Amino acid sequence: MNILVINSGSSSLKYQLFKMPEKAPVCSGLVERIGIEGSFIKHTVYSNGEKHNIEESGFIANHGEGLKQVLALLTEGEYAVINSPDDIAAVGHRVVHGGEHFTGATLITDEVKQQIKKLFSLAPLHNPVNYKCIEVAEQTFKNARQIAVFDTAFHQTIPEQAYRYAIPEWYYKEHAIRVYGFHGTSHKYVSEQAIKWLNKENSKIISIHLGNGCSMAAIKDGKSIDTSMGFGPLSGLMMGTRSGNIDPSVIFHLMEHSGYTLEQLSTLVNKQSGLLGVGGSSDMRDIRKLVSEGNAAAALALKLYAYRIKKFIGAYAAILNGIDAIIFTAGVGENDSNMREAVCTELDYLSIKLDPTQNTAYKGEMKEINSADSKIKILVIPTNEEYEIAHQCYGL
Ligand SMILES: Nc1ncnc2c1ncn2[C@@H]1O[C@H](COP(=O)(O)OP(=O)(O)O)[C@@H](O)[C@H]1O
Ligand SMILES: CC(=O)OP(=O)(O)O
Ligand SMILES: [Mg+2]
Repeated sequence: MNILVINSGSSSLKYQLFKMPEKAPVCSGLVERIGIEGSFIKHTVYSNGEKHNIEESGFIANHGEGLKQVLALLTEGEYAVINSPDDIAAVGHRVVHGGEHFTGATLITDEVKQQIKKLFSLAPLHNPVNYKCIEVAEQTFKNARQIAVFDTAFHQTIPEQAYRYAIPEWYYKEHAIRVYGFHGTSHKYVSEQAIKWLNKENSKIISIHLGNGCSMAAIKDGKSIDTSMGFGPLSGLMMGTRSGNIDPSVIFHLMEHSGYTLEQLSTLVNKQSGLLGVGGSSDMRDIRKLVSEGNAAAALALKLYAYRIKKFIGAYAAILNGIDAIIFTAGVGENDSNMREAVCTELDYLSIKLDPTQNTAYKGEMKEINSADSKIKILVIPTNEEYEIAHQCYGL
């Protein structure tokens, strides 16, 4: 059985086709820098122990357009992997916001689609794109089951003291205003890898997912007990274009004194802030380049970015009452050794000590990068949301 997984993030679209139950990847790839200059697709086909790489570049305006190009790669040309759309039994979709409705992999019906649509305003960079990808997949793979796996599901174990906001209960009961948390599929996948690595029955783990969206999770005995994103994927860490934590007074002030509309404010904190707002680009690679050219704003953006992560490590060390391991994952977490070093500097009070040689030696496979005398393991673990989604879809 073939399961195609579509993982649309805010700046990228990742996909993998798995042969199940072997869990063998048939092809995988990613569309990056969607909507900004320099978009590209990297497509890899696996056959007979060999890899064939195909790269395409050219501006890709949105996720729907990106997905159509990916579907052409699957079905056309020398390295086509399927003969017809009917060769796909199920399409697994990452859906970012599931609200209170969804806790596990869910067969997509018209009703489920309506629920995903209702949550557009809470995850404006994601749910509309996830919805679009479902529609394109439904049109292309007419006989496949469409299945949603929600980012929010893994965080359903967060206790009330952490998921409730300190506002009257009515807002929780009537409007379901609470912390949901995101990147759950990634935090779940990497923390399970870490638990196996630690080989320890009771574990206290801090998972740091640094992609275009960034979040951290405190994970005790394999269960999420707190996370930095909240009602929507906007709070907590500084991100590519999102502000992360900001005092709501700033919003009131801009409304009252500068006449900002709801839409302008949403655009400001979702699309114009973070690395882009402070440092001039939403993409960490661009920020690094700007810094190397002496750009002071980009250098400040890096400081803010690392500082926030450090602050959450402290907070999570406290609520977990100890740490066994911290995990770096996703685009920045896996690829930017300088950021890992900036975060781990001067954390020796917590006995988090990085080994600079191990840190720069990471080559895409799970690796321990702490020094020998560090009490806490520092792990870089490549996330694989697609694998986890395929696994859950197959289970369903
Ligand atoms: N080699 C690299 N060095 C530094 N940052 C990188 C590198 N490769 C990717 N990134 C960063 O990773 C981020 C994208 O992460 P990713 O997990 O793919 O995002 P998302 O899934 O949220 O769209 C971008 O900021 C990008 O610049
Ligand atoms: C939830 C979220 O921010 O996802 P991404 O990092 O893929 O944009
Ligand atoms: Mg992502």
